Amino acid sequence: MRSPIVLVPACVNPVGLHAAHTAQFKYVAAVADGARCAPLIMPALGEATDFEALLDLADGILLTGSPSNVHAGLYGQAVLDPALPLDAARDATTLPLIRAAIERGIPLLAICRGFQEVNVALGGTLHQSVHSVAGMSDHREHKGHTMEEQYAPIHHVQVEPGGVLARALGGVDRIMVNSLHGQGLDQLAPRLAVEARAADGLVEAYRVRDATGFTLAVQWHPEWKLMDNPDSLKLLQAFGDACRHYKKTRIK
Ligand SMILES: N[C@@H](CCC(=O)NCCCC(=O)O)C(=O)O
Repeated sequence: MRSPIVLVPACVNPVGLHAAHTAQFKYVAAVADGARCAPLIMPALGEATDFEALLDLADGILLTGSPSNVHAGLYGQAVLDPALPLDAARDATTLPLIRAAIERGIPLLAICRGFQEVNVALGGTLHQSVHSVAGMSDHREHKGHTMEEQYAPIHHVQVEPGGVLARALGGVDRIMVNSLHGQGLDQLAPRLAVEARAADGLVEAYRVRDATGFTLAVQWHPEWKLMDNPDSLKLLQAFGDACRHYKKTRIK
């Protein structure tokens, strides 16, 4: 059987003087090496995208992290800190893609910004600054640290028993994760079920309760050096297995 194709929606960032569709190596490598699927970077063309044509090709979707924030207007708020980066082209591409992929039962793994996008796509809201919310921890990386330090496991998450995450991890109830985000989940979209929380109560993982395919969204970064982290590898392998199953059983 040919490898399942996993769409990796791009961000839009400047490369030199020009805007470019970009996807970080570590996410693309996670699809190839961890999930053992064929990654296909999808441009962020917004409403010019032929979603149905691309979803006809796709056996899975991996939504990456990114320094940019989901635009607050998409969940009914004004942007509180205009200094933080946005990516309107990515928002206009991923939000419709997420809704259409879930309706088709296409496996979905969403990471960090991707985790926040799925919640917004399905009607949830975000804290624009988790660390400013009373009682919440600071989940941001320390900018003065090395990259190794920034992506090192820093806090634990408590895993809900009986969920997609618990199953993928082989039944463990708590794991250590890295943390590199300033935004976080506030109101969970109605279709989502919590899979893990941080000690301050912040939702760190969820699935789409009524999806017919595999769905898992995590606020941390399993793609980082995943071959050295057995928990991360298990998540990517579970996603890859779901993509292989989808490819084998899909109607067209
Ligand atoms: N901007 C959002 C999203 C955080 C996020 O995805 N961070 C990762 C950036 C780098 C990477 O992809 O590894 C927020 O701050 O909450």
